[in-house]
Order: sequence, then structure tokens, then C-alpha cells
Amino acid sequence: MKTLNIASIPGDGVGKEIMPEAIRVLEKVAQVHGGLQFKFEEFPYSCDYYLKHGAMMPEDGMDRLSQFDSVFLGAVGDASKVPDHISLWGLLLKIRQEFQQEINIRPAKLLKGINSKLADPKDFDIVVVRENSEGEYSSIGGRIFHDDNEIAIQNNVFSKRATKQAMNIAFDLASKRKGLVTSATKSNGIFHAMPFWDEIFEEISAKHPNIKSGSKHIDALAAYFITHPHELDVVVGSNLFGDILSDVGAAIMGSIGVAPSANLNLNGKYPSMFEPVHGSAPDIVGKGIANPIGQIWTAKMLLEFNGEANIAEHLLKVIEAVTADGYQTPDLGGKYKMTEVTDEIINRLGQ
Ligand SMILES: NC(=O)c1ccc[n+]([C@@H]2O[C@H](COP(=O)([O-])OP(=O)(O)OC[C@H]3O[C@@H](n4cnc5c(N)ncnc54)[C@H](O)[C@@H]3O)[C@@H](O)[C@H]2O)c1
Ligand SMILES: O=C(O)C[C@@H](O)C(=O)O
Ligand SMILES: [K+]
Ligand SMILES: [Mn+2]
Repeated sequence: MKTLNIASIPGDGVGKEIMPEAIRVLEKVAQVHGGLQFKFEEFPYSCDYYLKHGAMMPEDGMDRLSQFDSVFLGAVGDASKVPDHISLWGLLLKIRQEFQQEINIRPAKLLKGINSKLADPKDFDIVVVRENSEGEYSSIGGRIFHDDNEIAIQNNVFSKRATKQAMNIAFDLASKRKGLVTSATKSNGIFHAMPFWDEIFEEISAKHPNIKSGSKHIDALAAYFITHPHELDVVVGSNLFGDILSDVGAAIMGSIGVAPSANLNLNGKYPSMFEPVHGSAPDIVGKGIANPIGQIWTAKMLLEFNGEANIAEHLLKVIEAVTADGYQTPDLGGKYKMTEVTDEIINRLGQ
């Protein structure tokens, strides 16, 4: 029997609602598999934890999480309790950076039966490879002076190593898919970092003559996600550009409530972390209508990266059969509750 030890962090808002749903699904997956079991330990790290303890996690929090095969996270953030930059840097971004989860993989494709927000979405299937450890997400900088004289300085950090790594992963992925990599740039406006990014992209492109590649400025590329998503394959972007593009990708998937993501540690020193693209959705908390599919599709990615590709594919097929038959939450225009969608997935896993 193979055991996967998973640290679950439901976090805030709808994270607390969808996490139990995904765990119910994973328990069923294990039962169907026969040779797999999960041991979950839940960690209460969240904005409520912050209000009690003055920090998003305890001093030994990272040490404890490091003992697990993977971290499974819901969503972090509740601006009514803790400012967003404090909650994100104290938990989500802390884990991404300290566990060296330098790559974030964010698929965007349309599941059967779901209406895209596009009138004619065709059959798009995109993977955003987001550099996940540096770029615009840097704590280097500061603020000086007061009142109208106040100045904020925020430094971007782009290393050749991490940039190359994200691009190499994008090319590897494209070689197993449609063979196209598109780079998100903004070298017309961002004077230092983006020409640097483009030079590295050209260098890596030259090493992959069998893969088609091209660059688009982030503004035009965001529009291209809307107008020509079926012409994209793998898209590689910096931390901020990848963040924005993955929300556009989620919108054309029908709702951010379905979009999954994997924060990957590549050197094996720390666990990877799996969490949906969306946040804590404060506007729908407590209504029982959060879409559980983002968290459940994320569970599919957790299985895949823990060596269980077959059952992972099976789970995605079951999710898609359920959406195809119209079991959808209100964000997708459906009338079903969160638990009803999950129940349907669990029923069909058992068949
Ligand atoms: N990775 C993360 O944990 C993460 C991601 C994004 C935002 N956040 C945080 O979440 C909080 C809210 O951020 P936001 O409003 O910008 O983004 P959000 O993703 O929480 O919500 C955006 C919109 O999408 C809807 N939505 C999100 N998840 C849904 C689901 N599962 N089912 C149905 N609808 C869903 C919400 O109702 C809302 O209308 C903030 O504190 C922010 O910092 C965290
Ligand atoms: O990375 C972020 O900025 C947090 C959230 O928006 C996300 O996409 O995970
Ligand atoms: K999330
Ligand atoms: Mn985001």
C-alpha cells in the first residue's frame, strides 16, 4: 500500500468549504485505486490564526510542513481581518518561496458542458508556466518621506537561472503537446528586466529548433487569450504576468472556480504545493455555492505529480463527465450546490 502524507491548509473563505470536498474525492480515489491511501493532517494557518497568534503560521510551521509529501491548500486572504499583502506574504508566498516552488503550472482548457465566457471559444488547451519565486514578487524596496512627498520603491528581481528554468520547462512541456511556446514580455516598456527576459528566451528557443516559439507583449497577449486562445499551447511568463494570464485563462474556462494549479519544487528538497487559482471569494462565502472543481482538479494535479498519472486522468474524465451532464454551480450558470457537484463526482468514481 502506497501512502501519501498530505498537509492540508484550507486557509480562508471558500478555501474552508472546498477543501473538505476535495478530500472526500481523494478518499474515494484511494478506495477505487486499491493500492493507495492518504494521510491528511490539517493546519489552521489562516487570517483567523493571525488574529489569535499575530502570525499566519507558527515559528516551526515551515518545518512541520516540510515533513509531508505535498501541501494541499485552499485559499489565503481575508482583507476584513488582515491586509492582503500580510496574509499572502505570511503564508502562500512564504511557502512558494521558502519551499523553492519555483514553477507554477496553470492549465486553461474548456471542460465539456461548460459555457466559456467567449461566444466562440473553439477548442483551446493552454498551459501557463509561471515563474513562481521572483520577478515582480519581491520584498526588496521600501517607503520614505511623508504625506504628499511619500515615495515607494519596489525592485523586481530577475535571475538568469530561474528565468531559464521556467523557459526550459515550457519547452519541455511543449515538446509533449502541440510544440508551441509563447513568451509574455513587455520589453517595450520595462527597460531592463524584459529585454533580459527576451534575450534568454531567444537563447533557449535556439536550443529547441523543433519547437515553434514567439513573444508577445503582455497587453497584446492578454487580448490574444480572448481572441485566439485555440492558437496558443504553452505560455511562459514572469510571476506577475503569469498570475494575470492565468486569471484570463480561468475566465475563458467559464469561471475561476474551475482553474487548477501546481506550485512545483523541482530539486526535491521540499514538498510541492497544490492549490486552485482562485482566492477566498469573500462575496460567496457561506452560501454553499462555491465551485469545488478548481480544488478537485487541483487534487488531480497532486495525484499526477505524486506518480499517479493513470488515476489522475481518470479523475479528470469523471469531472468532465459531470460537467458535461450539467452538474454545475451558479458561477457557471448552473443550479447545483457545491456538495451536489462533489457527490456526483464521487458517485461516478465508484462506478
Ligand atoms: N492563491 C490564493 O490563495 C489566492 C488567489 C487569489 C486571491 N487571493 C486572495 O483572496 C481574496 C479575494 O480575492 P479576489 O476577490 O481578488 O479573487 P477571488 O478568486 O477570491 O474571487 C474573484 C471572483 O471569483 C469568484 N470565485 C472565486 N472562487 C470561486 C469558486 N470556487 N466558485 C465560484 N466562484 C468563485 C468570487 O466569488 C469572485 O467573484 C483576497 O484576499 C486575495 O488576496 C488568494
Ligand atoms: O500569486 C498571487 O498573487 C496570489 C494569487 O493571485 C494566485 O494567483 O495564486
Ligand atoms: K488558491
Ligand atoms: Mn492570481
